[in-house]
Amino acid sequence: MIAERPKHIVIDENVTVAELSQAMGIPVNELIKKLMHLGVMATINQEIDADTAMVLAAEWDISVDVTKSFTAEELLAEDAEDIEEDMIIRPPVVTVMGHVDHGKTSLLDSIRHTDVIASEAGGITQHIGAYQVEVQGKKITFLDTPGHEAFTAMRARGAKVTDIAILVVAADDGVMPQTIEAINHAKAAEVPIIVAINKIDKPDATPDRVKQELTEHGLVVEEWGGETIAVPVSAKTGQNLDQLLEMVLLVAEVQDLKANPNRTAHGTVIEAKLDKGRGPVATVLVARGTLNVGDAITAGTSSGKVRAMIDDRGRRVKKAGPSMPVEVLGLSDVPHAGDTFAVVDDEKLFKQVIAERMAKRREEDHRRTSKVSLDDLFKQIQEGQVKDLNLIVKADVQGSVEAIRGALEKLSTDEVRVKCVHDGVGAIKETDVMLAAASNAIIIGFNVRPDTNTRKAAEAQQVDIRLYRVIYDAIEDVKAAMSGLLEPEQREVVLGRAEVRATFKVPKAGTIAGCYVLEGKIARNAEVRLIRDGIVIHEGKLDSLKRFKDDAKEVNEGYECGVGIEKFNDLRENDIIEAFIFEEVKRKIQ
Ligand SMILES: Nc1nc2c(ncn2[C@@H]2O[C@H](COP(=O)(O)OP(=O)(O)OP(=O)(O)O)[C@@H](O)[C@H]2O)c(=O)[nH]1
Repeated sequence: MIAERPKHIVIDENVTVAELSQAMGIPVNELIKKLMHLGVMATINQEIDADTAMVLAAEWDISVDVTKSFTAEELLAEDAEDIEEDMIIRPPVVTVMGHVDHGKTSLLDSIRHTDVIASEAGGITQHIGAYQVEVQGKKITFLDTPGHEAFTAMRARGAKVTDIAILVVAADDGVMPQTIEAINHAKAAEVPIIVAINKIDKPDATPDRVKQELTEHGLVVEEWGGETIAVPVSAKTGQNLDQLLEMVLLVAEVQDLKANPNRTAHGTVIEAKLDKGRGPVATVLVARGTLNVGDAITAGTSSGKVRAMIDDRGRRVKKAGPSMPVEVLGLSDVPHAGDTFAVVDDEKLFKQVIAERMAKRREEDHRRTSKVSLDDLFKQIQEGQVKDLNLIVKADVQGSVEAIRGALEKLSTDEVRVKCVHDGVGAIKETDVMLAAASNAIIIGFNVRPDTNTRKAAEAQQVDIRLYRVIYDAIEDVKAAMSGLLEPEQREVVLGRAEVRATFKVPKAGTIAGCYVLEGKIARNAEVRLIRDGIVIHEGKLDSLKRFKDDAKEVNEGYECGVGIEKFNDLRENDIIEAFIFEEVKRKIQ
């Protein structure tokens, strides 16, 4: 049968060989043959891209028009731009951050109670994950889970909820490690910071010292010529809280936060749980539009019709506008904090979106998503995916932190800016991994190690952690990766970790550590490193590995063993011995 051969065809963006054959009126095997000549190995049901299809069709003098097919998700996101006239001011969304015990929770509690009008209006305070207060007739939304960890965990899921960060610093304690972390987390998210210098009711409060310390971290307060707003407050007595809230409104005004309330709602899940009586309950924050009871919504892979909505005072409400937190009842299952939710009018689209998300989640479970890693940095630079190379630098001493950060940032080129989003002294922690995941950063560790939980988090979040003992190596690696030369011929593989439970001196053999293998295994021929409080104290070879009196080749998780390290005796209780080997790694094909 000779098919009619058209002069012009219209194809979908991704077309299979079979579909193309049908459209062109050319037998499939001829197309496959021609594709092979063009260097493309394709089977009958394989999709080929539009460019290849065009080249192929041109061989038979057929011209091609390509139509783009949208996924349901794209159709959902693809909605009309808002016009300025429809936009109204929306309340700012505020997160409270700061060091442990500096008063984050106390501040959130007192702010909640400053809202006299609302308290008088009745309703029992409900903890739904966020609440609103009214100041000078304007509303402010506070997220109820304080801390930069929660903030960055949401960001790592792609949710950008917070407009302003309040950094709480206790006036009697000053800037502490987590204060610095919070500053860096807020900066990485480009969220403006307002400092609340707390506990000024205390006799030993020294607010000026706090201001001085803040300048060391790039926050210079206004009265000293800088741009940082700092308000001395007391969460305990309520002093100056009104002033703090006024500042929040001021910063919000500068940000010009607006949203169109007259459209279908779209926003973020900030908390979700399974309630015994009520089923899945999600607290959502509307970003734009208005959510109504009866709306069909999707949130992550769950969906449903909004059966009821409850506000932060436990009152049932029928509508929720921009920045208004509400509990939503009626979802099919419990979404994740950080999932986006959207109202979908069109039932068919609604079903498609859910199906696509389920498929995507399954796929993601199987396949790793493309986070930046040194191994494929060059490829990502070329593809234009990476413009800033974000790094987190952790080292054993401040001097090294500064040396590495300085040297790495100097590697910036016209194409790629090397930017250190966070640095610090001490072990690599889970919060570092979260920040790396949220900011697409690589973690560079110098003489420090991640603990087990951190390594697991890094694996789950696909964060690349690079550990070095020589500064030069770190710089060379990043430099090589930026120019596409990185050839990891050998990659370190950790075999396992053991904890020192006791030590004893053995004549001639030196100090022997009685250990318990926490995970993996310790092998006689492996290299080992000794870690104390997350810091690498020593690296070397094993001198002996024994199970009871016998020499052992390897000792597995859950067993005890005696370990001696070559030319090293400073073993102490609670030290961690990490065994590792070097493995040949083939270079990834780009
Ligand atoms: N004197 C005084 N004490 C305060 C003030 N604010 C908080 N505190 C006290 O400081 C302690 C810690 O306050 P929290 O609000 O629990 O601090 P936090 O930052 O939320 O602490 P974590 O949740 O553990 O990180 C509590 O004993 C509070 O009573 C204040 O303004 N003045």
